[in-house]
Amino acid sequence: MAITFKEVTYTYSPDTPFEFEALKNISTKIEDNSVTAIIGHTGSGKSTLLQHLNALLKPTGGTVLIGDTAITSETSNKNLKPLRKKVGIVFQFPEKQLFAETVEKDIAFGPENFGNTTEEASQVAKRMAGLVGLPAEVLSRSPFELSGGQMRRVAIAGVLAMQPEVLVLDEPTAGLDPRGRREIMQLFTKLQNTQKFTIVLVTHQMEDVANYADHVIVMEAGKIVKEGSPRTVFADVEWLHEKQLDVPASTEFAFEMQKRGFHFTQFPLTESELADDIADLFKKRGQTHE
Ligand SMILES: Nc1ncnc2c1ncn2[C@@H]1O[C@H](COP(=O)(O)OP(=O)(O)OP(=O)(O)O)[C@@H](O)[C@H]1O
Repeated sequence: MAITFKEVTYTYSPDTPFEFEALKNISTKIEDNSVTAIIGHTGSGKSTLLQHLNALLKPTGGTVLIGDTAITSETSNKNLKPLRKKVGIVFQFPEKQLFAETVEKDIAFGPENFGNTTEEASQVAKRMAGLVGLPAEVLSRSPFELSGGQMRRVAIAGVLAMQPEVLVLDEPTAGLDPRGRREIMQLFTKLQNTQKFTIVLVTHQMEDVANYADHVIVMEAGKIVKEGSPRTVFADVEWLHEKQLDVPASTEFAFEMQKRGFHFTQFPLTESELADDIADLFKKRGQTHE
């Protein structure tokens, strides 16, 4: 499912002394079956934008088109439940929202709440646990006995159990070690390849953006200041430095090498691209590089 923003503004607490315009004239399209990464400094409006993806917040100006449902400031909250089911949001540190006495009950909560029988919900929970790579034996355990990475999988399985078409993730790998990070990101790639999901994530991990995103949106003070493929966004290393935004380590390294006279036709994004490019550079210079 695609989601389109047309001249969207969002103002917190309008007409009060706390009024704050957090989104300013946002127009963009999240394509169906794509992975979109939203980056930007703290306070730039990323979470506010995410909450428009399932009408948790409604724009104070402009329109958000979720699939073919138009959401404006006038949209009533009444008929939004089915729409919210289509767009699952995994908030930051979702493991903090786990509550049930067993992993299975936690994952099954959503489907049961939406009218499935306990048996049906339990079947869904088992399937989702498998999908996110949780071993069957953890289903009967307390979620609070699990590792950080496993708890996060339980929370993600709980959102997936609602069978959303769009999966929205606010910093899904925050606080995980490199292995946990890689496992969670690979899970999203697997989900996207097997289930045709549209994925939107906010992240401060530029390696994740380089490795997994199709489209990058850069936000600053409530506006989109740049967007495009990771390659086009990260190619402008000087601009990103100026904005004090991180650059993938491989791109940063190539940028530094370029200053020392090594020329790259395009900056490598990932470690394997960097290794290939360096091997090429050495070959061109008639040297071999191990
Ligand atoms: N409930 C609120 N009332 C008033 N202002 C708010 C409210 N929530 C957020 N804001 C302000 O809106 C701006 C955007 O906040 P938002 O949480 O969307 O930023 P963010 O880019 O997600 O930041 P972070 O990376 O820290 O999560 C910030 O300046 C914030 O202070």
